[in-house]
This record gives sequence, C-alpha cells and structure tokens, in this order.
Amino acid sequence: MNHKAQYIQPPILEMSEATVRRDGINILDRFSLTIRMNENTAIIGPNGSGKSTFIKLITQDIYPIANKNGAPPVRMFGKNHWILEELKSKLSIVSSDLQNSFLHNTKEGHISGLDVVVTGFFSSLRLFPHQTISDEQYGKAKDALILMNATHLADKFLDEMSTGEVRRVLISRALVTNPEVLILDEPTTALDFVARHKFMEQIRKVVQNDTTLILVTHHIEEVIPEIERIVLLKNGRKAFDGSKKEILNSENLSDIYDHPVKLNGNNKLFKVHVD
Ligand SMILES: Nc1ncnc2c1ncn2[C@@H]1O[C@H](COP(=O)(O)OP(=O)(O)OP(=O)(O)O)[C@@H](O)[C@H]1O
Repeated sequence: MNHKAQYIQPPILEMSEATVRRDGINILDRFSLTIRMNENTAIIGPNGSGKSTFIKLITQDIYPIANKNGAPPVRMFGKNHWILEELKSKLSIVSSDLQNSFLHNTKEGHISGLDVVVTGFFSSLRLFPHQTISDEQYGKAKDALILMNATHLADKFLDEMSTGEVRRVLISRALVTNPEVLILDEPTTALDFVARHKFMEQIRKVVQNDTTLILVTHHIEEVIPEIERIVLLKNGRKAFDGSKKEILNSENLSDIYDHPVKLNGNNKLFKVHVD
C-alpha cells in the first residue's frame, strides 16, 4: 500500500481518552492511540501495565467509560459500533484468552488441529454441522499448518497437545485468511526457541505481504525489523510513543520497568540485559 492510501483508508484503531476502571482504579487511563494501515506497531509494557486490557477493548470483551465530551473512546476501521463477528473477520488475533477459550469452551478442547485452523475462516471457536467447508479452504488450512511446522498436528486433538503445539495451531489459524490486520498478544509464549525463531521469520514474511501487525509483548526480542512504531505502557498509561529509533532505548525501558535495564541490538535483533 502506498503512503497516500494509508491516509485515505480509515485507521485500524482510534482510541481517544479510553479509560477502563476496576475496583476504583483506572487500569487503562485516558489512553489515546491511532494506528493506521501498514503502521506495524509494538505495544510494550511490564506485567500489569494494561496490555491485555488494551486488547480486550479492541475485541469488545470489555468496554471503556464513556467520554464526557461524547467522543467515542474506541473506533475500529472508522466505526464505533460493530457486530462482533464482522469485526473479527477483519482482524486475526492470537492471545492466551483465545487459547483458553478453545481449550475450555470448545467441547473441552476436543477438536482436531486442522479443524481449529479451518475455524479461522468463520471466526468461530468450533465448526458447526451446517457449515460447508470447501476443498480450497482445507487446502489453505493445511498450507497454514505447514507454515508453522505443524502438519503433524492436523489430526491431533487440541486437548492432547502441548501448550506450544496449541499455540502453533492457533497461529496457523490466524494466518489462514491472509488477514489485513494481525494482532499478536504475547504470541511466542510457550514456543521453544527454534519455534520462536521460525515464527518470527514467518511473521516477517506475512507483514511484508501487506498485513499490518500490532504486537503486544514484553519480549523486546520479538520486535522484528518491520515494526517501526513503539508504544511503551506504564501503569495503564502511554508512557512513550514514536519511532523505534527514538523510543526503544535503555533509558525508556528502565523507566517503564522501574529497574535499570540495558538494551543491545540493532534493527534486526534486540536483547535486554537486566542490571
Ligand atoms: N477484572 C479486573 N479486576 C480488577 N483488576 C483488574 C482486572 N483486570 C485487570 N486488572 C488489573 O489491571 C491491571 C492491568 O492488567 P492487564 O491484564 O491489562 O495487564 P498486562 O499488561 O496485560 O499484564 P501481563 O503482562 O501480566 O499480562 C493489572 O494491575 C490487573 O491486576
């Protein structure tokens, strides 16, 4: 997509002074953020900084407090009201919440790896008897499993897989529709280091192929070169926001983690050392 088109299309996400309050505390506090198509962004913050809350706002699992001025706190693709299924078809998400939903709500996880990937076409947690699945869809689902080195999991049931295997299948599910927008919430949790490396290489290819990535993580090592914008969270607030070059440094990370940390690396690979 060219630079001009990026501004003609409505932004993927517009948060304007979004506040979420629990037990009298603002767990997300007047949070404003606009992310446009092709603006690959990493949202980074320590435990409890509000990352999952941010994702749940996007997926409409929770709602923010209404703004006094009437401005909608969250708009997705230019709209503040969505039918959830419609919204889900525009976004692919991999998160621990999704993993839990599959394992606990989908016939207690008794669904094959291939069928999990196929559910990606319907943005659902299971397949229903009335759904017709074409050979093409099955073919694409198998291809997505190949991408994640997970073909051996096609016939295995989810409740019989290791955590990392489930994660690979869910990532295949997210990729099966060639999504416009891919939201990854701590995506490499439970992946071994080889699987993590392969996954990141795969995500790089997906992003190079015109999918916009929003990565939510506390692993700085996951910031792939294609990510150019960094948002750092602290205590439910946006602490720093800007280009990777200006934001991702030892000083800012030490600030949000309230501890001296040292960042080494370049555009290819980052490593954090805790002092
Ligand atoms: N339902 C809730 N009731 C009360 N407090 C909550 C609730 N949900 C989240 N919180 C609090 O809000 C803060 C932000 O939580 P959130 O899960 O968004 O953090 P996070 O950045 O995703 O953390 P982690 O890296 O540990 O996953 C935390 O202090 C958490 O304890």
